[in-house]
Amino acid sequence: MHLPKIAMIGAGQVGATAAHLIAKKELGNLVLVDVDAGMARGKALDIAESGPVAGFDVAVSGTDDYADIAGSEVVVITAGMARKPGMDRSELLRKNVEIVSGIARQVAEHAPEAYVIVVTNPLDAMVCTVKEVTGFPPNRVMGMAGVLDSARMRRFISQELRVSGKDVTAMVLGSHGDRMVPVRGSSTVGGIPITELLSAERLEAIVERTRHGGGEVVELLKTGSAYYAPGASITEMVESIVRDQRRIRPVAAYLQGEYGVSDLYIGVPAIIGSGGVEQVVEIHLTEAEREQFDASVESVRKLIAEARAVSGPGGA
Ligand SMILES: NC(=O)c1ccc[n+]([C@@H]2O[C@H](COP(=O)([O-])OP(=O)(O)OC[C@H]3O[C@@H](n4cnc5c(N)ncnc54)[C@H](O)[C@@H]3O)[C@@H](O)[C@H]2O)c1
Ligand SMILES: O=C(O)C[C@H](O)C(=O)O
Repeated sequence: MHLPKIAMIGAGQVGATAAHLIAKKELGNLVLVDVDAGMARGKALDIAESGPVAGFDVAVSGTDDYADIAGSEVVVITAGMARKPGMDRSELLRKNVEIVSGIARQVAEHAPEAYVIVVTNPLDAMVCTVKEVTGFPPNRVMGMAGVLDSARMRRFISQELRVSGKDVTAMVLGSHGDRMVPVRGSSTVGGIPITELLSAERLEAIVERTRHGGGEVVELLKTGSAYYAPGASITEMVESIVRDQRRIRPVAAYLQGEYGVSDLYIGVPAIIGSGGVEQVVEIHLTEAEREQFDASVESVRKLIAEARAVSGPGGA
């Protein structure tokens, strides 16, 4: 059976967790790339050795040589610093823009046809950096955050109502930060609008917890940030591309007039398939959500300007 090649740049907590899930689903043969070649090789070997027990058969290798990503259909960028308690994601910008720019140059050289999913924080600015440095078309560069933020909201709703999270839908848009926009009207449980099942007060508490969901895990872990739910969210996006599922998921996509915004990456619903971000879907936002979305846009524009100042013109 022909399997696509999937490159995971960064074999840390998020990269390795996502790689393991991708291998278990047999979505493709994997190459893990990290500045720490020993760790990339060791984790690749360990994941591959779990195959006979877990019941999957894919190739998994580790390397620090970008030539090994040649021919990758999907490249996921998870390399970079994670935040610690008390930090905001934006504090990672200086260090991570350097790391991500360097990686983007390697991706453009060695995997020029790839679809790229950016995960490194601060997410919206890093995905913009990757587009600018690679020069790839917008449909081939996207960011993972909305699937994760929505998963958190789904989980909190399912806990509150004591129902299966599988039946809960949620849509969190905007930037991946405290200004994210959980869209109440897009939340349902078994097809029933959430507003019929939860009081406005309880729903507001869930929305607030969702906004700080990443920070909640950081405070508990103390040494870094979340990786199980991020790993699952990356896997869902990779699957939608390599299996051409055309799922509508919230992703950081490049807006070219949609939502009245241009030349900016931000979280919106989009159809994800074998053509990457195939279509941005515009949904109705209430006045309050629209204001929050606009505030999100402003915060991302500021971060992107900072990222450009660090990485230089054209992200080079
Ligand atoms: N978008 C999201 O929703 C989301 C979710 C979780 C984590 N993140 C972000 O993902 C990133 C990784 O998180 P983590 O928990 O895996 O961190 P981690 O420290 O466990 O792993 C990061 C890895 O990057 C590697 N690395 C550093 N510089 C590199 C380079 N130049 N080339 C290749 N590899 C390099 C490190 O060696 C390390 O293995 C962080 O920026 C974090 O904030 C984003
Ligand atoms: O919170 C973080 O720093 C990591 C990630 O963005 C998350 O939401 O878990």
